[in-house]
Amino acid sequence: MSEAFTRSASPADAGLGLLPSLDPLLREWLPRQRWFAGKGRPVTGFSLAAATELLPSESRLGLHHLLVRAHQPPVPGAAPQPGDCYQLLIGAREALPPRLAPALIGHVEQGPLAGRTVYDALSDPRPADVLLEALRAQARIGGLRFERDPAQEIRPGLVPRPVTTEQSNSSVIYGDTFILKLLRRIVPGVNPDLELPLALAREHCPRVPAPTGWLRADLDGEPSVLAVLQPFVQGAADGWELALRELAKGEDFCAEARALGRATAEVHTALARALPTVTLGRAQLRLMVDGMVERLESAAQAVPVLRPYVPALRTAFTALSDLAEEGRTWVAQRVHGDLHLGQCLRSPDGEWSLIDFEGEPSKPLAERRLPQPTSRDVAGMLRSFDYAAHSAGPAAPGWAAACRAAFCTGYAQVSGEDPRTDPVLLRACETDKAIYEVVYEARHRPDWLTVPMAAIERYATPVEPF
Ligand SMILES: Nc1ncnc2c1ncn2[C@@H]1O[C@H](COP(=O)(O)OP(=O)(O)O)[C@@H](O)[C@H]1O
Ligand SMILES: O=P(O)(O)O[C@H]1O[C@H](CO)[C@@H](O[C@H]2O[C@H](CO)[C@@H](O)[C@H](O)[C@H]2O)[C@H](O)[C@H]1O
Repeated sequence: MSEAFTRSASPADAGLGLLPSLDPLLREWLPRQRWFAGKGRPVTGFSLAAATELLPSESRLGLHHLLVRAHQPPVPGAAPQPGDCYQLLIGAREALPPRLAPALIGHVEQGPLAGRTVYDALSDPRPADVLLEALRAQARIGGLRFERDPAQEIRPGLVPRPVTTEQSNSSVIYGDTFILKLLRRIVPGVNPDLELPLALAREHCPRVPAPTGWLRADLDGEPSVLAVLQPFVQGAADGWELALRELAKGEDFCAEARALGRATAEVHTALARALPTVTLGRAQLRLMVDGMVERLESAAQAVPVLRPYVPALRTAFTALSDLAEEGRTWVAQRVHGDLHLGQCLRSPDGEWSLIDFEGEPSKPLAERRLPQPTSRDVAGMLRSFDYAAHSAGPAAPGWAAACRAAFCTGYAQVSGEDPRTDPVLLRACETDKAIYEVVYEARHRPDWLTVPMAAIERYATPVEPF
């Protein structure tokens, strides 16, 4: 057992005095992080859900694992919520070496870390190593439970490096062998980001890296996932960068889109074997459609440019409930939930893997875990081809249409069902996705808002040819 695990203060002891001294620094730092979900509303205070000392404060490098609730005024019109809970890995040093400058949180004036500089420690190799070592040792430290698949070996001494590309959580790669995703906003309960890859591993589905290890702790009395370690797909490029590369060369992407359709169908087929499927009749469909309409209305509240399109967009959803009223039913199953080109990795030997089964992070966990028609994921990918084409300029709509068709063809080759044969469902799912994207972009990347808005404009016209 390494020195890191010899000392594990109780959460209450470890947190004593820590949070008040970090409070002014976190108020400034937290809202600037991409993964901070409460953008646009001030943070009025913090409370501690758990604190665990991973390396002693008084040593040269102190390391604290915190689950911190950020309190904010409620979203206008919404009921007050307990603050979102964030996972922080706080390093404390006398001074920060220049290579860690981007991770700076600030200089602590008082409390147990007075005089120390604190920083986001995941980008520092030593703290990252502490996490991997704890997973290897299946350590229990305070309330943190580091667990792993005993069938997979974690070699010691793998050199960590942080992932620097844009993401919703924070990841670190170990020696090109594993990647650890530290979830940032922690929601109590079963997390599909671990649940679904574990289920797919049980089905021996080769399209999804099988989880090697995971970190859990209780939050609000419920076991909750804090991090997932999985094999790193070496030398992989993601679908988004590959698509943009082909677009820049004026090349089509049909062969890859077809392969992506096949990979998606393989994952869906395995999920349908692994977890229950249900039939959506009139009542269940009405619930699903009500959800779509509610999301449209609340999106229009939040993003005013959407408002003129609300009545026309609503017809995509009512067309679906009309079919249900006529007696149509649909099969629903667990799906990826936020599938897009960036979630697809192509290894150098041309094989595609799907990652990031967290679902749309802004939705409640229970909703993300509901069985859905597979067209939800298909719609996500179709929207993604549109995003790629749009980012290449107005000359590319034919490129997106060809990718969409190729993806559906590949999907049908494996599943036996072509998503295009149910255009009303597909249209409703694409419209719902584009509305989600409008809110996502308005919140996180306002410069990108025109991309989903161009689709909204098209979906709001009576007929959009496939
Ligand atoms: N198993 C993997 N192999 C290689 N790269 C990966 C793997 N999992 C994730 N990545 C890389 O890390 C990035 C972030 O992972 P992702 O699960 O999408 O995180 P987030 O939920 O934070 O967006 C991905 O875009 C991808 O580039
Ligand atoms: O960070 P995640 O991968 O969990 O997903 C979120 O961020 C995505 C952007 O990084 C966002 O995807 C949207 O932009 C993509 C291009 O950057 C595009 O390919 C997708 O089709 C589009 O939805 C995703 O919606 C969001 O949940």
